Amino acid sequence: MYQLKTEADFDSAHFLSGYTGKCSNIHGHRWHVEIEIESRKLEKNGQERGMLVDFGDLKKDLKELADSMDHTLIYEENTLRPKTLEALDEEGFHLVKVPFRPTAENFSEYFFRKMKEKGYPVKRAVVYETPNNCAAYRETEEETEAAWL
Ligand SMILES: Nc1nc2c(c(=O)[nH]1)N=C([C@H](O)[C@H](O)COP(=O)(O)OP(=O)(O)OP(=O)(O)O)CN2
Repeated sequence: MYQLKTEADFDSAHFLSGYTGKCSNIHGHRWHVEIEIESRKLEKNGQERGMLVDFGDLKKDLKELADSMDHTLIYEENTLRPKTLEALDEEGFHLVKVPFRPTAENFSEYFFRKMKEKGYPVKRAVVYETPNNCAAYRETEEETEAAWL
C-alpha cells in the first residue's frame, strides 16, 4: 500500500454556538489540515509514472479548499441573526456559512469528504485547531490504535 500526505493552513475566526465557556466567543485559529491518501497501485505511464498522484495536484486541491476559508469568519448556519449577518456583510467582512458546528472533528470530516469528491482515495483527514489539539476522520474502523498520531 502506498500512502501520501499533504498539508495546508488557513487562518480564520469561529465560535461554538451553544458552548458554555470561552469558545462561545468569536476567536481565531491557525487551522492546520493534513490529508492522507492511499492506493495499492501507482500510475504506470506518462507524467505520473511511479506516482500515486502528483504531489503538485494534491497540494493545489487542498490549498484551494483551505484558501476558501482563509481570513474569514466561519459560522454554523442559523446561529447568527439576519441583522447581524447583514451588518457584517455591509462592513465587507468575509463570512463562510457551514452546515455543522465548526469543531475540529467536523472540519476533519469536511476536508475528508471534499477531497474525496475531488477524486482522491482519501484515507484520513486531520485538523489541528491549535498546535496541540487535533481531530481526525476516516471511514474505515481498521487500525484504530495505529492510525492515531
Ligand atoms: N473536541 C473538541 N473540543 C473543543 C473544540 C473542538 O473543536 N473539538 N474546540 C474548542 C474551542 O474552539 C477552543 O478554541 C479550543 O479550545 P482550547 O483548547 O481551550 O483552546 P486553547 O488551546 O487556545 O486554550 P488555552 O488553554 O487558552 O491556550 C473547545 N473544545
